[in-house]
Amino acid sequence: MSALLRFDEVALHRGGRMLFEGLSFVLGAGEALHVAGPNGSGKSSLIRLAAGLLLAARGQVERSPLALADEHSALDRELPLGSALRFWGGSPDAALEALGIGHLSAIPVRLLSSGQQKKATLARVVASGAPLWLLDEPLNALDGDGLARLPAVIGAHRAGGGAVLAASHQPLPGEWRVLELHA
Ligand SMILES: Nc1ncnc2c1ncn2[C@@H]1O[C@H](COP(=O)(O)OP(=O)(O)OP(=O)(O)O)[C@@H](O)[C@H]1O
Repeated sequence: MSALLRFDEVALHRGGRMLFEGLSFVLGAGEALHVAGPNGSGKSSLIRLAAGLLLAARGQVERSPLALADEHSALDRELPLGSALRFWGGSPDAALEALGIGHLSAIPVRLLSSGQQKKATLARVVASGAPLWLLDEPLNALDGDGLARLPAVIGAHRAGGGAVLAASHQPLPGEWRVLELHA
């Protein structure tokens, strides 16, 4: 598959209603798609569907190996941040530096602030080496430093042939195609 993510006539039923149907798009190497829309329109659900955590009512989803950043850090709260990231394999040092949290490597995850945990979750995605990144509300809880770093992190991933699908209720920095969902 040359596409890293492909939705073909996808319908998703959730919470007693059809969130969307007939949804088709392709995300290729270097591409980024911003899923926008009001509260409850299905942005997070679309991300979870792309991740394989929800099943489509109709249609097909094809995906490359992926890394997901949502409200769950997926990091052991009792371990120092660096060790918790190493559980997922690879070398997280460069990812920690890219997110500006290299100095927190020895701090247990449970002691990190919410913004630091958000950066740690993003560092896990960066360190994963997965070609497809799925980011649910990536700007939430980030401070000015995090907001300033994210475009470069995403830009480097795209320049390396990766793709990004991000759900956000606010504008995302950089160049994105936009998919607008409706309530
Ligand atoms: N676990 C669940 N079980 C049943 N319905 C759910 C569940 N999670 C979400 N929904 C419903 O699915 C719809 C879409 O929710 P979703 O969280 O995907 O929207 P969203 O666009 O991400 O919203 P927000 O901007 O508020 O985060 C809502 O109507 C919600 O009530």
